Amino acid sequence: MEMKREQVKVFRLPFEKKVSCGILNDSYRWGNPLATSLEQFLWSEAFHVPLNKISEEGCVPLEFNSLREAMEKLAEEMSKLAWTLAGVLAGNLGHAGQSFTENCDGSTCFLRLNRYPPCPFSPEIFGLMPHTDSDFLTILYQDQVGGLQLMKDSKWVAVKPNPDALIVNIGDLFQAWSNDVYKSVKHKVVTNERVERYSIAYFMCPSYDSLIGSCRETSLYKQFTFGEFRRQVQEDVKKTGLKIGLPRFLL
Ligand SMILES: O=C(O)CCC(=O)C(=O)O
Ligand SMILES: [Fe+2]
Repeated sequence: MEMKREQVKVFRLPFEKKVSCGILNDSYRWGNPLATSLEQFLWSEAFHVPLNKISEEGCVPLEFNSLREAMEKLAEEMSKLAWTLAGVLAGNLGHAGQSFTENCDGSTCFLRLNRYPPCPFSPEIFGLMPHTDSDFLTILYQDQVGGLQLMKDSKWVAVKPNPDALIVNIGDLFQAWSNDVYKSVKHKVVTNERVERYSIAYFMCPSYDSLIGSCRETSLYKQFTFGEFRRQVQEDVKKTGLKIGLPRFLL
């Protein structure tokens, strides 16, 4: 897969280059600078890229043109899939056609390239801490290494790699919109002692000023904008090291 090749190539660049040269609009993240304990110490690096920046002139240096092209192509396919799935899921609740996707177009979404280096120190160090995604829907591609686990009936279940399948996760916004009919799935990534792992996530997000409210009467949550939600999540993470998420907005 072309995208995978480009992904490996960009992560192989020297650290300094990834941090400093503004590749993909300064979207490079690594570890957790706010970690105060071992569980918060993330063994991963990522490019978290707003899709409206990919095609914008000047945002992706010329030398990364092939990466940009691969991301554009992938984002286009992922978005078609995301819209189809969101349509089906919303339709199941009697909201076919008009729905939350009004304030959501390709440009408000994100593509995240993840890399998890081998971690020889402790299996207790997370690649990614347990979290739910702050979006409507996530479409995820994982390679064959494995490491993704999700919470099912209060137990962690490993998601077995399947080269022919994508993983679709419900995010917080879909949970709020569906008034808890659909649940945002808690997931984490465990590290591997010997092998590096790659994944790519497409996050279906609305614009920051979109109002998220329940599609049903007697809403469980107060209405909030996506921007408010993001700010609250970031504030909580900064203060406590943990994302609180939707419970913050319960009525
Ligand atoms: O790498 C994975 O399998 C999961 C990535 C993920 O959960 C995320 O980027 O939010
Ligand atoms: Fe996630």
